Amino acid sequence: MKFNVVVVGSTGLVGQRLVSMLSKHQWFNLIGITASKDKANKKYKDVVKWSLENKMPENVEEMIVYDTNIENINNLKPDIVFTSLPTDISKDFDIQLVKQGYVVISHASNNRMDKDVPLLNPEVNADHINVLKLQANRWKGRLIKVPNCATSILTLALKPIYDNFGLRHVFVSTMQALSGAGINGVSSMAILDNIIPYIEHEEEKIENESLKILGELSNESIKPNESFYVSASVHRVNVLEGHLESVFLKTDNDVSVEEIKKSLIEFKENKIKNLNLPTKPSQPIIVRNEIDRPQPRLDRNEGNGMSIVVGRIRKDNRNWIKFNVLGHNTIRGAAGNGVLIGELVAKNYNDIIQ
Ligand SMILES: N[C@@H](CC=O)C(=O)O
Repeated sequence: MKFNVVVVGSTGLVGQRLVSMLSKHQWFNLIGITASKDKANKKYKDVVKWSLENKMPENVEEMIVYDTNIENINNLKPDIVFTSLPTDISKDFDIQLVKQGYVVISHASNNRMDKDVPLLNPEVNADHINVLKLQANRWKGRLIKVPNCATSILTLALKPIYDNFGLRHVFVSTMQALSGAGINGVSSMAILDNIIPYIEHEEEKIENESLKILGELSNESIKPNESFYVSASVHRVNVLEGHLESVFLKTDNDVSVEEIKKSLIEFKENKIKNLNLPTKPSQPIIVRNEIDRPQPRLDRNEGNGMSIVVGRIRKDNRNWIKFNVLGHNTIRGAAGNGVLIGELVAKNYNDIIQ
């Protein structure tokens, strides 16, 4: 059986990636796409400023775009709704959808820290999906959140280190690609010959969401991890796709560079759930040994953009571990993770909606 899905907010960069991945997905039928009123009732190919490297899938070119409103979703009656809307719109629209009974996978930052809302990065915390049962007290439907892009990339790298060696402190300095700010996000006058050392709310998102993703699931809710903390500093750089993050961390016990490398290479997924999902990369973490990798242009498409690449793993003379991690921000960090979550939801659909 295939699940009927709708993409709400289909014309932005993340929306385009969702449309591209869902239009030819073995488990999903893309039955509807929405956008703002000015684009509604027109063909997708006529309203979207297609910005992906691959051609627009033929089966969506002629699709008629719906206005983003609840009546249109009710007419379509999808099993799963993927939303990629600005937060100020998403914070109301996501809730309208779950109140109506839909299963919603949302990319915006509203509600990400709610105790009964899973913030999923499936290889890291697929078991957090069980908290959805608690939402029965709030809504007819279910709300699942896709984390911030830099956070998804970071937490995938931290998971095996945390599991094997414990963590005390994590400092991260990010170099974030332009696509993270959306199609009209940063002007060329601002970013050419430049680096901008600020992205609104990004540092708090990385610091808080990481602890939730690496937190414990208890009967009551998801308890954010209290055994370590994350401190972040973010920068927008002149790169199209691929967030590079420079990580400094202290483990509970001293550990060698070789042990860290081994734990990253051997990591496959969250041990509690057996994730046999089509979008899951066979090797979620790739370790490079060259002194000058990872690099966005060379490494962002590993595992179809779903693998992260870690390199320059080293230690300083106070036993701090340092490394660089790169991930494709609009795939691993956004739409690809959204689709992977969709697959996890589809696999557990009956349990989720009881
Ligand atoms: N806020 C991020 C996008 C990912 O969620 C960015 O600005 O790069």
